Amino acid sequence: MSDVLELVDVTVVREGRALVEKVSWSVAEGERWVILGPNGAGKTTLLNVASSYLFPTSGTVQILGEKLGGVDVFDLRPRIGMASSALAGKLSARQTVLSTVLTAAYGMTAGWQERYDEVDEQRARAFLDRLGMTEFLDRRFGTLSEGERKRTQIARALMTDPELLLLDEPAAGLDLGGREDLVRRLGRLARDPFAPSMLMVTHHVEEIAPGFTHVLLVRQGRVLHAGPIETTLTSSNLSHCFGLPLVVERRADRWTAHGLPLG
Ligand SMILES: Nc1ncnc2c1ncn2[C@@H]1O[C@H](COP(=O)(O)OP(=O)(O)OP(=O)(O)O)[C@@H](O)[C@H]1O
Repeated sequence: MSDVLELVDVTVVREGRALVEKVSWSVAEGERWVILGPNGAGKTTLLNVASSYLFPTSGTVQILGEKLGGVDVFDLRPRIGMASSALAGKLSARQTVLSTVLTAAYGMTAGWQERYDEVDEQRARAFLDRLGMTEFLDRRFGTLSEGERKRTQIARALMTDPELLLLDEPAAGLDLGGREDLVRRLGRLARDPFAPSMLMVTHHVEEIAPGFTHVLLVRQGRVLHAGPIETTLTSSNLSHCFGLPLVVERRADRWTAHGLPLG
């Protein structure tokens, strides 16, 4: 299987500080990775590198077979779908849900065309339907709840038919029902053999959908553990990553974690 992403000795320095340091990591086609780690560990920085929006200070990055620095990123970016709160902040609050998804096909955050291709509109409707957003097509993006917004963003990220899908904390801010609804939908996507390779940043193992295959555990800008989820997401590795004793359990393809009581 070919590599979708390959980082070799990647370091990102900002204001004299290494946000990520000497990270080597490769993602093969079809894999679905969860990136876990405490606040400030460098998770979003890694996702921004994978999206080609952030160039490393040193090290090499290969995305979808193209070396960062040796390729026109404007050719590469349509091949990558991304959903994050930073990106959501750039979307027009006045635009309808349908237009919000449709504009992705034209690489825009706001609409200007009066007409879109019928085929694009059908695709946008189909993605929104898959994410349970059919009844919101004409609603303005700015009036949506957090959960509805997240689902719209994922539909939007899928619109360009990306080979790599990047999700930055897709379940952040959702209530229990909203989280479970999203996890079910992400699980369906993760198990779809035609869906793109996926990288998802999260803070909570409860947000890992069935179908995710690998985990990257990061702390203080460094990779602590990386590998298949069943063997890598262990109590000892998670405790090491978060710096306190944790017990992680897997039941019916879902994960939970809890701290041990103070002695
Ligand atoms: N442009 C920047 N200049 C200086 N420091 C930065 C910059 N961007 C991020 N940082 C710092 O780099 C570290 C890693 O940030 P990053 O957002 O990648 O972490 P994260 O693991 O995604 O955190 P969180 O879980 O809190 O979202 C943080 O300490 C952050 O404050």
